[in-house]
This record gives sequence, structure tokens and C-alpha cells, in this order.
Amino acid sequence: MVDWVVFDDLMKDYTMLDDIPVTSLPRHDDYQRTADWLLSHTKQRPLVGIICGSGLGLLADTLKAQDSFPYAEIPGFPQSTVQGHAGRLVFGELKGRSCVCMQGRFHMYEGHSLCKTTFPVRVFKLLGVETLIVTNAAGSLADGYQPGDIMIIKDHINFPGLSGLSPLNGPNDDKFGPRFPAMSNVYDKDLRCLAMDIVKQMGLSQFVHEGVYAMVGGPNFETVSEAKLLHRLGVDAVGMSTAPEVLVASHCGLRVFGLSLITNKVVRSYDGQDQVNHEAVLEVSKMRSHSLQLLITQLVGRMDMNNNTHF
Ligand SMILES: O=P(O)(O)O[C@H]1O[C@H](CO)[C@@H](O)[C@H]1O
Ligand code: HPA
Repeated sequence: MVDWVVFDDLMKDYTMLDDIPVTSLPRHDDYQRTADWLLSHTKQRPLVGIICGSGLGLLADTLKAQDSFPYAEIPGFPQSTVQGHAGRLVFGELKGRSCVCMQGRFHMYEGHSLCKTTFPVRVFKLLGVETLIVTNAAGSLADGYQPGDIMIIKDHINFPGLSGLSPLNGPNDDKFGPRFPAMSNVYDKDLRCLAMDIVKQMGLSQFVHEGVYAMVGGPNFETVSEAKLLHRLGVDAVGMSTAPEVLVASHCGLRVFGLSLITNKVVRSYDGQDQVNHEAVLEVSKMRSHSLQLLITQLVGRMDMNNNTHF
């Protein structure tokens, strides 16, 4: 079993990707062992996996017939350290459909390697999950987005990925997916259309957009110049997570749907006193998490099942 304390100790001296000691990366058996432990501790057989963003963990509390496990009790599971990320894996039903929910995710800026931040996604795959729903708190760059709005993620720009930081670095495990996965249609179009339909029926169209999410490394929020750059590049919302999870999910054939809750406007001017902070992010997340929960519940209830790609 991968020992994350030993792993982190090994990794701390390796800043260049081509230096990562291959033998210390998690192997298929490590993911399988964690999945087997979970399958032997719950009767749920989830088809949908959900990752809750900052302040969005309340969604997990709405699952019916729950079995929940603190990350510390799950063999091989990493631990979360960020406020607003409870650190529990919750199994249960939404609209009668079996789901597994991460109440708390792992971020690169916590000091985790990317294969560690995405460890649960491959465990989900081995549990039988077919569809991954990712949620996050994000700052908006798009004109017209307001704090409290929801963005259906159409596509992403993975800045750490563009500069060589990928959870798929290292030898490829063909049991999970191909060496060179395509990413051109990574956020499932049918699910995005279905979500838009639900939004209309819920009367939320005014608050819901479809747009491009960019992942930056964090943990600092953006400078004004960085914000201007992101805006010019066509980024609608920015955060410090999601892209690696989506990459790993898509690599192993999971269907992906993503939502950003806009918690703040990214400051794009030197005038004024506006400053974003994590407490404000959590406050807005909590305020609007109910609409997000309703949207996800409806989506899970209406999505078709048993149609993901198998390698
Ligand atoms: O992406 P999630 O986990 O929702 O969290 C977002 O909120 C935190 C900043 O307030 C960062 O971690 C950012 O990525
Ligand atoms: N920038 C980056 N990450 C974030 C933000 C932001 O403005 N808000 C919430 N997560």
C-alpha cells in the first residue's frame, strides 16, 4: 500500500518531473486495495462520483441511506488540510441513484503531488463509477458574472498542465487508459445540455452561465496583471483545482460534468480596495450551495446511465 508519509518524504527533493522516482508512484494495486476496502465496508455500488468544492460539502449531507468514512480511516487515502473541506467520503443515494461524494478535495498547493490529489478518482473508477461530477468555488473574470452565479464548465485551461505538471506523468498504466488521451470534448455535451434544461425549468437561467474554467497553482489569489491576462485569454472563471481530477477521470473513461460556483470577482483594476479572501469564498459558497445541490440532484436523477467508455 502506498504510504503517503514516506511518499511525500521521497517527493520533497524532486522538483523536476523527470526526477520523480517512478517506483514510488501509486500502482494499480494501491488503487484496487482502497477500492476493495470501501466495497467491503458499504453496500452502495455507486455509478456517480461527486467532488465537492470549497464550502460545497453540504451536498454530501443530502444523500439518503448514507455510509460515511473519514479519510483517515480509509486505507491508502490522502488527508485534506484546507478549511471548508471536511475530509469524508460519503456514500448514499440521490433520487434513488447510488453516489459517492468527496466532502473535501486535495489541492496541489497543500503540498500534494498531482497523482495524490487525483488518487480518489481512480478509486472511484474501480468502485464502478461511470460519471464524475466536479464542483468548485471560483473567481469570475467574465463581464456579467456575479458572485453567487453558477457556471457550467464547458472547457478548461490547465495552466499547471501546460507547463508540464500532470497527474499522468510517469509510466502510463494501460489498465486505466491510453498514453495520449484526447481532451477536446472532456466536459460531456449531453450532460451540459441536460443541465441547461434543468436550469431553465428551475427558473435559474439568469444566474447560470456556461464558460471556461482555468486552473492556476495557487495558493495566492491573482495579481491585477494576471487577472487581466486570464481575461484576455478568454477565461471566464479561475480556481486552484479541478483540471487534474478531470484529466484523470477522462483518461480512465469516466464521463465528466463540472460546475463552478462564482464566489468573487477577480480584481482587475488597481483602483479600489477590493481584496478576495478564503473566508469570503466560503461564505458565498454556503449561501448559494442550495441551488447547486438542487441542480446536481435533478441532474443525477435524469442522467442516463451505463454508457461510459471502457478501456
Ligand atoms: O477549487 P476549490 O476546492 O473549490 O477551492 C477554491 O477555493 C480556494 C480559495 O478560496 C481554492 O482552493 C480554490 O481552488
Ligand atoms: N482565484 C483563484 N481561485 C479562487 C478564486 C479566485 O479568485 N476564488 C475562489 N477560488
